[in-house]
Amino acid sequence: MASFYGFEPQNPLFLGTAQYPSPAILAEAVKRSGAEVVTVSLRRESAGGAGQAFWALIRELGVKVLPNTAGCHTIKEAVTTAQMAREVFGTDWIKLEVIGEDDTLQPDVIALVEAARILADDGFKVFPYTTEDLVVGGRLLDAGCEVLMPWGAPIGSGRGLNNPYGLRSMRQHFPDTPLVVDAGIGLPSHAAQAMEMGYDGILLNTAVAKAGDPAAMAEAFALAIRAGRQAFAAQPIEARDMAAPSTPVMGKAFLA
Ligand SMILES: CC(=O)[C@@H](O)[C@H](O)COP(=O)(O)O
Repeated sequence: MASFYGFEPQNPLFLGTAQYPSPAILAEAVKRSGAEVVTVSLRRESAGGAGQAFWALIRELGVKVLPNTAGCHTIKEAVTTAQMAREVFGTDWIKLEVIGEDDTLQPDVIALVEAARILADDGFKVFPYTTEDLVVGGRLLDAGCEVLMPWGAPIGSGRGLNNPYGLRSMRQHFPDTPLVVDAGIGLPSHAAQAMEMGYDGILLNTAVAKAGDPAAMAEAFALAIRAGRQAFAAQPIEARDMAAPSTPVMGKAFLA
């Protein structure tokens, strides 16, 4: 079981809390997912009365909160948002997003590394939303991050794992670092695929919040993550190009 800054969830699903049809459906989805961590945007919390009601709901669910800097485009914006989130949510955990480009919501990895360094030096436990770039991953670890969160695909796209090769390389390159695929997951099978590669967790939002039945989809993701993790631990066979008979040929009836 992976440890995220000392926290070892039974269920490594990090569930987003935005875009649900209603607070009641959000609550039901969190319950049925079995998620122990939810990610929350500071913007929502600061939205006056609605924000207070939302925060009360999250507290009632009894889950750990991972505030995020969603929507931040600069180092200054992300660092300030993280500092405010620490005050509001009473946690030093921060999911760090510094967006670099609006078509793909791709992280600005240069600004990300600098923001991660500032926040880690300030005592934050940083969960950086990054790409599958190995050099950037190394820089983030040097900056003080103990978890890396490469994207599966652009946020909200539901495309799944755009670059399985890159994600596999990342797993091999950082064997001892907790790795979470964050963003772009559309189906439970995408989550299972990442867990089968040996990833330690999945962060997703849109695929559950925008599903026809968010609570049922949340449960489907929990099942898929469990299946993928168990499959990885069970050491899957290597894929091969040629057939290998699965039925023994010994003792086969032989006609001369
Ligand atoms: C909620 C959050 O943190 C998002 O920015 C995150 O990256 C999830 O992405 P999806 O909505 O594609 O699952």
